[in-house]
Amino acid sequence: MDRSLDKILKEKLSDINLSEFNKIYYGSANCELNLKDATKCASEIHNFEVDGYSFKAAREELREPRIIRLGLIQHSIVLSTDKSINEQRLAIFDKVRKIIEVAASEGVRILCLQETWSMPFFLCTREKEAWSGFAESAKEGPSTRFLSEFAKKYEMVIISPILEIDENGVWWNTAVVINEKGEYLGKHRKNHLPSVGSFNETSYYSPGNTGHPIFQTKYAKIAVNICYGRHHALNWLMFGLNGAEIVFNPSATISEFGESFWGIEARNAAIANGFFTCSVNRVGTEMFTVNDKEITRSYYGSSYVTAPDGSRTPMLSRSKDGLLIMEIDLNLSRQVKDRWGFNMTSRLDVYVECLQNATENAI
Ligand SMILES: NC(=O)NCCC(=O)O
Repeated sequence: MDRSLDKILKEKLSDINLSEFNKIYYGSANCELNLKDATKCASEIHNFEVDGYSFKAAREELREPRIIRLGLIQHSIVLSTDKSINEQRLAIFDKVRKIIEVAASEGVRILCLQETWSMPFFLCTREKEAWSGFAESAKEGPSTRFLSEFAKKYEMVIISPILEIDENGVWWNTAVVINEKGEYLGKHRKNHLPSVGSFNETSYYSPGNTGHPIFQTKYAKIAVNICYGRHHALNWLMFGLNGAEIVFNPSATISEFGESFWGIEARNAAIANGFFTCSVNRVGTEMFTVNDKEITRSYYGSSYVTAPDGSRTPMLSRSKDGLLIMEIDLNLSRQVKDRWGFNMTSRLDVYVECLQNATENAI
């Protein structure tokens, strides 16, 4: 199935059923954005899907609305994985450049790419040496340099998940945050590493040592929960307690496990923690030859955004490159927390002892 389930449902339901369905399934505040003709034209020429939605918040007496546009890009690799590292990377840059230009023309202010966006996800091969050219410096590597230009030109904050190599030659799974001046703002290293099926990242790098940082950008306080970290509810909680208004979840995940979780975890995290969540997954099929054997991996895309009131956008395609543009009003976070009394009824003090005991008794 290539199209998203959301697109299929939209086609199959009659007009009346569809509006009722949308309200119940996605939440009430999900409106389609009017995108420019040039955007639709560019998406046809360059063969990527583009969808836009907005989540509305109530007008407040004392605070101005804080409306911004977010962009999520999902894309496949371009060249086969036997080509040189430089060729593969430049071909991805070329593809992503075209999508970023469209995002910029639609006024996107914070843009997030998928996990290790500028390389094939070779971590399923269990090989290291052959691929080491993809590991790059967080501050000065090719991906950061490439994106910095766009960040500066379009006053856009960009989240760039990469494979990092530090000054000691140690690898990390890292998300770099570039500010709207094109400067390196900081980074977060993936906290939870999968050791499940063909996802075995622990032989490549260690769990992150950056805690749960929040990046104060010009537009919002943001955080990044990288891929597998979405299965850990407390990982989301910590970003929320540290003050995140939007948490991005750049991912690389395949249908064989956890596609049924995909639409639930980030949506639930948004409700539980009062922030917006942005889920971005890789898309396309990647093939590797290891000891004359072929390894094939297909990623199911389906990127989407959730608001703190639980509303979510329909998902992008399961097989096609795509840009999801989302207009949000950050004021919605406090409005939802106030309405439901979530801050007032939280009992963090009660959890402390339990967490303490569980940590001490952990094997
Ligand atoms: N990249 C990554 O952490 N994948 C693990 C599989 C998953 O969590 O869906």
